[in-house]
Amino acid sequence: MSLHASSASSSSSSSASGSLLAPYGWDEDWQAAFAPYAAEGLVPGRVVRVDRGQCDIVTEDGLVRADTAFVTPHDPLRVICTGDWAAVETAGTPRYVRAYLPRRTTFARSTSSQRSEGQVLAANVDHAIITVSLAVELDLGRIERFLALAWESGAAPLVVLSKADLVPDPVTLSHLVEDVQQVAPGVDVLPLSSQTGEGVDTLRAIVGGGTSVLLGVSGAGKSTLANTLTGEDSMEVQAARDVDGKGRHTTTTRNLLLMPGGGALIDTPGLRGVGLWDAETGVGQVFAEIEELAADCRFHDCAHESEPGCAVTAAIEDGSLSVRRLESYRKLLRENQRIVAKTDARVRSEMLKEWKRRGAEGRAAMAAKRGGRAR
Ligand SMILES: Nc1nc2c(ncn2[C@@H]2O[C@H](COP(=O)(O)OP(=O)(O)OP(=O)(O)O)[C@@H](O)[C@H]2O)c(=O)[nH]1
Ligand SMILES: [Zn+2]
Repeated sequence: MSLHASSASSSSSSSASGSLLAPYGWDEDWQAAFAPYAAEGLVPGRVVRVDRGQCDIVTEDGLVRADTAFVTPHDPLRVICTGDWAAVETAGTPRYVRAYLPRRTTFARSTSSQRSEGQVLAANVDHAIITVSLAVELDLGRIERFLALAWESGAAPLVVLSKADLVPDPVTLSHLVEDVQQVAPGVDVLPLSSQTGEGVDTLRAIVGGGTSVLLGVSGAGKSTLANTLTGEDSMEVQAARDVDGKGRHTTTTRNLLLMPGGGALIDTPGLRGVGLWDAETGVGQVFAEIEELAADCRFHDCAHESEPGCAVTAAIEDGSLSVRRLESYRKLLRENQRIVAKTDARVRSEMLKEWKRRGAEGRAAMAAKRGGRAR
């Protein structure tokens, strides 16, 4: 064994493209990043599902269940999640995930309005498929919100206009596509029907090379599309079963699935309807044309209200920018600022508590010293 160790490491089994993990996105860069863990005897794998304290990981040797105690730090944004590349200990019971590789992209959301903490939902996502139903009136503001979220994550957004079969008139359809294109600069807008198959191959070609997630409101057609893309009923996320007759147990199926045409699809319920989380950069990308205009305003801190030499209000006057679009931009920026401010306030109050606690401890220690009493 040891005789062949060096030749084995240069054999095809160790090349990233020849790896059984290649369909899951394993490449030369991940392999290079993993080298220190490989040297420790750890095994790489992609997290396909996380539940309390444990996760399922696809490795070269198949699916492994491992304990996440070492990769569940206090900071919720750094807790291991679906899509992470894990370093797994293969020996011992239970098996442990020792670490995960630095993420290329991160989907995060704010957990609740009360605590306003970030929570990471998926990692290493390349494409965010924003699904918008053509069966109902287009809500451009909502599309802009999803776009901001997608850009912020680092994934490339793509808008799928689903249920295109319900718009039989091609002229109407092309108008709808144009309307969406206007609010999505730099983003592909693809009409698609899971029923007729229109657009499905085009979508497969776009998402075939990486990891995707589906975003969109309830009823947009995400489950139907996910089933079309993965070829299975992957979306029965909560299947009730009663194994031992003691009551109903809920079991969750995998959240990361391979698409037969190539690429992986992450579908976690949490990703489906998400609020903004510190998405200022993302908002800027959605409204790129407004930020470009703003650069030409006379005052660099122009509020685009009634300032002289404002390029933004000029664009509204000449009709090249819509009032709706500017208002939507402002609304998302405000919403984002509220979240950031709330988070800052929470962090401040936690720091204050910590200082008070340390101060009290310090005073107690000083008093004990002065009094010469051992406690
Ligand atoms: N006509 C038509 N209907 C579709 C198409 N895709 C989905 N639908 C229908 O739209 C409805 C909602 O689809 P779902 O896939 O369940 O939507 P969803 O986004 O997963 O909804 P949630 O699970 O609530 O998040 C269902 O009745 C589907 O049959 C399509 O391409 N054409
Ligand atoms: Zn201005």
